[in-house]
Amino acid sequence: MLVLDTITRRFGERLALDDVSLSVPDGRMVGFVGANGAGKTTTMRIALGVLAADSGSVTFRGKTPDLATRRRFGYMPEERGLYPKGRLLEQLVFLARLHGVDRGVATRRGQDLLDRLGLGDRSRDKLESLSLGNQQRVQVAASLVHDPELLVLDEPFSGLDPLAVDAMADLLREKTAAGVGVLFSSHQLDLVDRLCDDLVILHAGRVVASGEPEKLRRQRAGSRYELVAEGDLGWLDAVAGVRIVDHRRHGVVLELSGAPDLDQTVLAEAVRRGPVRSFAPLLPSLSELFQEVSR
Ligand SMILES: Nc1ncnc2c1ncn2[C@@H]1O[C@H](COP(=O)(O)OP(=O)(O)OP(=O)(O)O)[C@@H](O)[C@H]1O
Repeated sequence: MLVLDTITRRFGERLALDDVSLSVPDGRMVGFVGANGAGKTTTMRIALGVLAADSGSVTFRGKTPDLATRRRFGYMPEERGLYPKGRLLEQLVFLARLHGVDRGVATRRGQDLLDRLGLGDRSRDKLESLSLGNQQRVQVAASLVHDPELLVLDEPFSGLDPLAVDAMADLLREKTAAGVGVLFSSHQLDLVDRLCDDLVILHAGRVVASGEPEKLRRQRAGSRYELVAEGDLGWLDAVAGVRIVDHRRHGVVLELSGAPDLDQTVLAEAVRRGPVRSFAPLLPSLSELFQEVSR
């Protein structure tokens, strides 16, 4: 597990990170979201040891990572790192060799990654001859080629088409299944929702929510319910403490305020009036959750 504990970092007068704590357990995919400038890249750089924190600590499996440990991390930096004029496979092999991987193994892994990402037949091409999305695929391959024990990826999905997103997601899932912890940042909340086991939301340099997305949603479920039932549901408006806030094709969204068991009263009355197909608290979407905690 990678643990960041109460990390603070200033740039001049600007407090970029304020007491940031988060962890990336082995085998879990952690989505890292936050508005532009929230501090995601700064956090990732500190996690990787390419930038120092003013205070706080970083540990991996209980110890401060030394150079040898950091070589076993995989990092895809925001500024990317490959040479435009370098050939794909050559660059991957070079990077793996820097991490101490034997040439034969590096070549096999590099080719395998390119195959998996749909670039197998372009391994001798120069990076700059690829479209931006395909260049991005190679950048991800570069972070994986030394078979790291931890992956830190700064917006690995940006600019990828849906097929590439799926290929990448499968690859990352394989890594977590093999025990690798993955921390990835993204602005694509639907994708984060689909992929991550845990979520960390950063706002203005502070962690404002973290945990399993489903649990976070339940904590903020509030008092909205969706009722799917047959017949005219207009009677609900006359019930004290009930307000219809949205009409949907097969039902309504209700806002309940008042007695704690009002939901049970509404359900009982709905059942009395006709068949009820479903009645459940309406959980906020990740996007709604994000907006609520980022105010
Ligand atoms: N080297 C630096 N010098 C000065 N300020 C910096 C530096 N790096 C980051 N900052 C500032 O720290 C804050 C956090 O920036 P950071 O790049 O970590 O945000 P981010 O969440 O990754 O944003 P984005 O989603 O736009 O990539 C910003 O206010 C940024 O201007």
